[in-house]
Amino acid sequence: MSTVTVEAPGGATTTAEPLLAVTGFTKRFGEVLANSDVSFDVRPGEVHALIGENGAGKSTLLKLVYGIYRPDSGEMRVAGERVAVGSPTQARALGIGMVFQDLRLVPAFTVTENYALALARTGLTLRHGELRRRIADASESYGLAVDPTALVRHLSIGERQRTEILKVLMTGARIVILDEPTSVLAPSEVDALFAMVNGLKAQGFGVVIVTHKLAEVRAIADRVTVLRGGRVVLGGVDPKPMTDAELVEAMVGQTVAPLPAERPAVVSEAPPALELVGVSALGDRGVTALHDVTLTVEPGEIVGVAGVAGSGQRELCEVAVGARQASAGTVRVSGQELGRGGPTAGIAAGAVDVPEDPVNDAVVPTLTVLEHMALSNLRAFLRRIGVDWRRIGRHTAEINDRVRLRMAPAHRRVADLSGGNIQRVMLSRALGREASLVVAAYPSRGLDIATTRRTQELLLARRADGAGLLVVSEDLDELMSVADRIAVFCAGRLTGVVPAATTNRQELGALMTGAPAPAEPAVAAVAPAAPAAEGPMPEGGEGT
Ligand SMILES: Nc1ncnc2c1ncn2[C@@H]1O[C@H](COP(=O)(O)OP(=O)(O)OP(=O)(O)O)[C@@H](O)[C@H]1O
Repeated sequence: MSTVTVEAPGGATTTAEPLLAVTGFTKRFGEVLANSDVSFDVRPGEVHALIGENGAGKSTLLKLVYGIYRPDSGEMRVAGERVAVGSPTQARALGIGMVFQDLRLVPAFTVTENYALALARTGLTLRHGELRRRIADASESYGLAVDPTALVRHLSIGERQRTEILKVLMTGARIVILDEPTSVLAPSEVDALFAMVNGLKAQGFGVVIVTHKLAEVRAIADRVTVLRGGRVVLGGVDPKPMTDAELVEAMVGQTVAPLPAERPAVVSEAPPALELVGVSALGDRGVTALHDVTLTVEPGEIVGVAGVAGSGQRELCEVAVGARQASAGTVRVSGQELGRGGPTAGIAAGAVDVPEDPVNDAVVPTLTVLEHMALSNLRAFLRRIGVDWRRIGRHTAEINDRVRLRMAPAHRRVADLSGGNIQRVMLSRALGREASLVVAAYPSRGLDIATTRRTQELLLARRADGAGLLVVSEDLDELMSVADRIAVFCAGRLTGVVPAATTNRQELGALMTGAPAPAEPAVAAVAPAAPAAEGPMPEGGEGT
């Protein structure tokens, strides 16, 4: 492998061997050619972005590098030395650290206990107090707020991810691989993450980052590699001279149309799809996570939900579909009070949901795609003895035709699917069914550009059908382009509800941090706003 010239911290130019270089990796899973003759390298002091559609082979490449899979052919070098990495332990010993999309922390353990586990694997054992101090020091020096005493199951996804990144750094990685790190983060957390990544760059680390957001590629990456169908279509190029359209076309193989600008108001006699009146709810830690929320979603209306991570979004979504009991107030779906009826009452009233964290909350890894299509509404498929699988098969095929999210084949086990492909199953299930209320938490999380656009079209189609939609997203541009109104939360309180067509990032940002609601826009329920003007493709779309 040839050496390359890189800019060293401080601006000096050095000649350096790539920290990591992969040549000709090929990996097949049965009929699927997940990586085909893939070459890729990372230099010291650079960020190399890996992009491509769902199922393009990004995670497979990373797992080959990290020793989770063995390549069928191809070779890998670390700092110029040819290596055969047979396990993650060997990868870590070579200074390769990986932060997975589905974070690998034990929920029942504290942060310190999780770190003790990870460090023990590297042969290092520390007394509990000493380790706690080291975590606090590392947290400080990397600027990543991590509470060593917190129980992991009490942490939000964003907090868990931060914990995981710090863990990888503390176990001695020189090459840090981040698999879609920003897909779970709020905008302010993304800024903090990128500041940290720039810090790592300046110290000569090599960083590989998988993302679906072109804005992030532009913000952080020195080079970009595009995979499509398991092959490299652009290898290690400088993204700066390229347009977004060129990058999208490389990923998707075609251009992606913008969202339709037409947003006719929907006239409906139906009762509100969702009515929350003075609703409070406890979070998992037993403290009030949602305070006295009054909010209405009308039929044919999309209400977006914005807020920094952990502002009550999870509790709001769960309360709205009956999956979490309100501790005070009234929840009505299509005029029916959910009371103590739980999720069954929510489904019976016409609610469907796309959960915040499908992998941990909604997916049974050993079950197939087909079985998941039946799971949320098994009763509908019961026959005299057992379940009518043929009917579920037909129902799934119909949904696939209608929804067109290119769900994985029905016989595939969900455990073998990529994060984006699991999300497609959740979306197809929720958006392919008749419902009066759709509660979608982060619907485009982990989706590639074309699928994000299709998902946004589906949300608008449900709106046009007269459903009410509550859509949570960390991507403000996405909210502003699909929602009629945006409800903003801060620390579990509704700080304002603003028309999406006239708001802006500054106003939303102020409400997200709890600044008083601006004088004009109505707080709480108002009629659906005028159609949003056609704007630039949202980050969750063009840039997703
Ligand atoms: N363990 C496995 N068994 C069978 N097929 C697999 C396995 N892992 C991945 N695949 C398949 O290999 C292909 C590449 O998947 P991979 O997870 O690498 O894609 P990706 O680019 O990371 O996608 P995403 O953006 O959705 O995370 C997909 O068709 C996927 O279903």
